[in-house]
Amino acid sequence: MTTPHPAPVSGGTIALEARHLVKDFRGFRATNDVTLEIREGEIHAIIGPNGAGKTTLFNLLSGFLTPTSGEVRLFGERIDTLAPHAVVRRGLSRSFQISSVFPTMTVRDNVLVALQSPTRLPGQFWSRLSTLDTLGERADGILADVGLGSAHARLAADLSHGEKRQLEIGISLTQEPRVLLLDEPTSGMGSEGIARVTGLVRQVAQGRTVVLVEHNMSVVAELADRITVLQYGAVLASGAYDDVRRDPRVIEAYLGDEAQL
Ligand SMILES: Nc1ncnc2c1ncn2[C@@H]1O[C@H](COP(=O)(O)OP(=O)(O)OP(=O)(O)O)[C@@H](O)[C@H]1O
Repeated sequence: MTTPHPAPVSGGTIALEARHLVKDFRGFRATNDVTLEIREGEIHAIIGPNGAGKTTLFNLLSGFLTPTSGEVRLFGERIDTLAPHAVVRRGLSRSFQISSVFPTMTVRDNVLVALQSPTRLPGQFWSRLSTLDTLGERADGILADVGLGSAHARLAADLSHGEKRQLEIGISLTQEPRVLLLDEPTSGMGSEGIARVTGLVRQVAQGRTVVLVEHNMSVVAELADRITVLQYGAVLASGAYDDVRRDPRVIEAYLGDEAQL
């Protein structure tokens, strides 16, 4: 890849941090002593060969799996002991590899439902019409942000694969996350969808921290300030994209094919 990358933010606040994370599944170590730091404001990609433990790490970082040992911290606060909804309240939101969209609802209603999620708002909001108006305006704003303004009345089921991903990102944004975790946002897409979602990720990364698991190395090259490479559940390398892609161990892990990186 030849895309030049900005120098990663040096120093600064650590948004999300894993310390000596371990996850065992019935004796199989899927995450092996992972320590990594994700800095506030960066786009950080987690990459690695199939079965390297990317999804497991993603689930640990977002509170969907409890580590066997080790810690996860969000802006310094330990979150691995919290329920997923409590993690969301603290500012971390995630997308799902399997679509979380309600297919028989309209695009706008999908966002409205997410805006009314108990993780976002205290109870009793139904009773206030003004609140509903506000929610509607917020839904419209989010749909415009993710490029689905003109698709608001369509059924989610009728969206293209790429548009569904746009909607999923919109649903994640309803939680107003400071840290957004995206699980393979471009998987299964053609080049047009990939370009659209890549642009959208760059846009939503303005003013927030984004962590993505991504197989598509062109997308990683395009987006990531820093990357972490996993192999056999452990961190093989972590750092600025341009440094890590030249790391001989990383090239080796990708079957010696430097062109892939
Ligand atoms: N719930 C589970 N029970 C048992 N083993 C699991 C479980 N989840 C994951 N594993 C194993 O842990 C390893 C890492 O899986 P994981 O899905 O995290 O890898 P990955 O890097 O995301 O893979 P891929 O690129 O194929 O999506 C794999 O060997 C997988 O079989």
